[in-house]
Amino acid sequence: MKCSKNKEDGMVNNTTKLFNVFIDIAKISPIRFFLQYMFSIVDAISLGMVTVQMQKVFDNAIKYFNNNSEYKMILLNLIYLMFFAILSEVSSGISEYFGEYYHDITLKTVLKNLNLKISKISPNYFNVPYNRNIINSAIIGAKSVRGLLNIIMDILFLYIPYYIFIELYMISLNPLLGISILFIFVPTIISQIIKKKYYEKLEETHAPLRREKEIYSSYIKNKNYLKETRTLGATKYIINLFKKTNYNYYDLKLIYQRKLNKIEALSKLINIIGYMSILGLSIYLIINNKITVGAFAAVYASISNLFGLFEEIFEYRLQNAVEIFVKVKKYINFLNYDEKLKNRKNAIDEISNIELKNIFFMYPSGKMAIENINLKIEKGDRIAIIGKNGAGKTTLSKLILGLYSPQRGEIYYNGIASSLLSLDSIRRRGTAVFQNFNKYKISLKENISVSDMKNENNEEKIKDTLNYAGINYNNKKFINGINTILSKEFDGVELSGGQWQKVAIGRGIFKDYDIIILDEPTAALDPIAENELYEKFEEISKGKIAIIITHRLASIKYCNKIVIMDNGKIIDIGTHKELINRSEYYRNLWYAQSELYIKNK
Ligand SMILES: Nc1ncnc2c1ncn2[C@@H]1O[C@H](COP(=O)(O)OP(=O)(O)OP(=O)(O)O)[C@@H](O)[C@H]1O
Repeated sequence: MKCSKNKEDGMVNNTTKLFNVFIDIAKISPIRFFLQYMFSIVDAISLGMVTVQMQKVFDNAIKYFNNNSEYKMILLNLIYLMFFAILSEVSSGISEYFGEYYHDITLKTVLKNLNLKISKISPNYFNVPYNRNIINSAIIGAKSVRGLLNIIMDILFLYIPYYIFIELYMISLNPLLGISILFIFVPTIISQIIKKKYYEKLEETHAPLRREKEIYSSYIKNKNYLKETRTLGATKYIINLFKKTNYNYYDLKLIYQRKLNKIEALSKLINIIGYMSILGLSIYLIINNKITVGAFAAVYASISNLFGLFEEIFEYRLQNAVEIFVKVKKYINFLNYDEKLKNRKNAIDEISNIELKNIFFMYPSGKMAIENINLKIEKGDRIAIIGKNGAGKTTLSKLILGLYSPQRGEIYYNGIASSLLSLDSIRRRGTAVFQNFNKYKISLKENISVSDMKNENNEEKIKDTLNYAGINYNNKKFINGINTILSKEFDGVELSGGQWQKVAIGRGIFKDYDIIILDEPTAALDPIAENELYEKFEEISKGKIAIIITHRLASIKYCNKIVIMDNGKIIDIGTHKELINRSEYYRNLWYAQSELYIKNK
């Protein structure tokens, strides 16, 4: 009992959410929206009137041949018939015109909403493959929202009015004719309900394969991947992976398609029986003088029309609607996805200290990346985090920046638990230069200002930052100075790995911040640029909380605290002097790098 109530609530909820999305679409341009469907109603009524006029033309023609009527009557009926036929064509054209215009503007709005939502979701959400499937389906759903609305509105304002018109007309001729039409569409509706269930299952099983297919395809086609794929001779292997997934994808689709075809064949058979019985019934009625010859002709024409119409609605439009609805539902659910951030209303304006208490963090894959970490950081601290690959350094930095939330333990900012704080406000106060920084294919200027859009037109600040990061924007390489696009794809220039790293550093420090995290910031820099950055580190981190994640111990002399991590845990914290005395790991690392340096020298 309880269960079914929940299910109903869920359905009501989904319908309300869908309805709200439709209202938002209608609000984009209410007049055009109204006109599109008003002309649909005109189209439906005109189509119905064509049938009525057809009956009159036939009846008056028979009367005329029996000398019971004037030819003027036939002429008049023919004029009406043509008028309604033309009106139907014109109104359907106008309705389509508004519809197409509306399609484009809706797409813009819906995709904007979706991107806005995606930008607000915690980065950890993207670590779950299932969630990436949801986003993939939601994008397709977003693109289909307008199509679904159009199908529903066409049914409400074109097909149903036309059906009601014909149904009333049939009843007025003979009630039996009215009832017999039901034979056409009841079985079709039932088969659609069954089909909807199948499509839902199909989408669930299809989405992961579709995403896999797209990923393999990008390894072959995408510029960022194809060079390495080809150099390493991996193309054949990846094409095989793609082929395998592609086969699985279409095999699965075929299995569902076969089942659907059987349901469809059965519903068509019932339709044909219905169609034949209506024709049989009208022949019986004309023989017994219950309807006129004109009415028979009109019934015959409208039944063919209705049959074509039902075929269009059920075989094509509703089937599409069912398929689309499943995807649109993913879009709506994603828009309504709530990260349970309701208690996180308090914003923080400035961060002067951070305390991590018994922090545990596990990736959705089940990997425990951080275990029981305790750490206090004050404004002015310069902390180096060192440790082997996979020790958890980057994960810890993402927790500090509020990009991930711990599953156990608590992070306090100025003594306030992060679970009570808006994550956005924490993220706003932090900046970072990550190992895998972004290479935005936008201008040099935008690549810097993107971290602080308030200053997007502050060219002086942008130029100062570029100079500070060691990027000579006056160099003739930058054909349009700071407005040069950083991609050959858009008639711009390509940067080297080191130049890109300098851009990422510039972007990181352009922002106004309290926390700065530099995760291997010098990996692509030459030794001179590396040294310059270390010299600047003191300045960048003055009065801030600064964390540098590094394998190069040269940067450590600028830090007042060194944190050694291993296997998700902090195994030691201290100054260089303290650690060189007591930590074997640190000593080995330090002497290994010093030796290498002396040898190279
Ligand atoms: N998105 C992810 N999903 C699942 N596991 C992850 C993810 N990112 C990292 N890990 C795992 O978490 C552990 C810690 O990774 P992390 O990147 O924090 O280490 P790190 O110390 O920064 O390594 P490196 O020095 O190589 O950059 C590793 O075992 C890694 O495989």
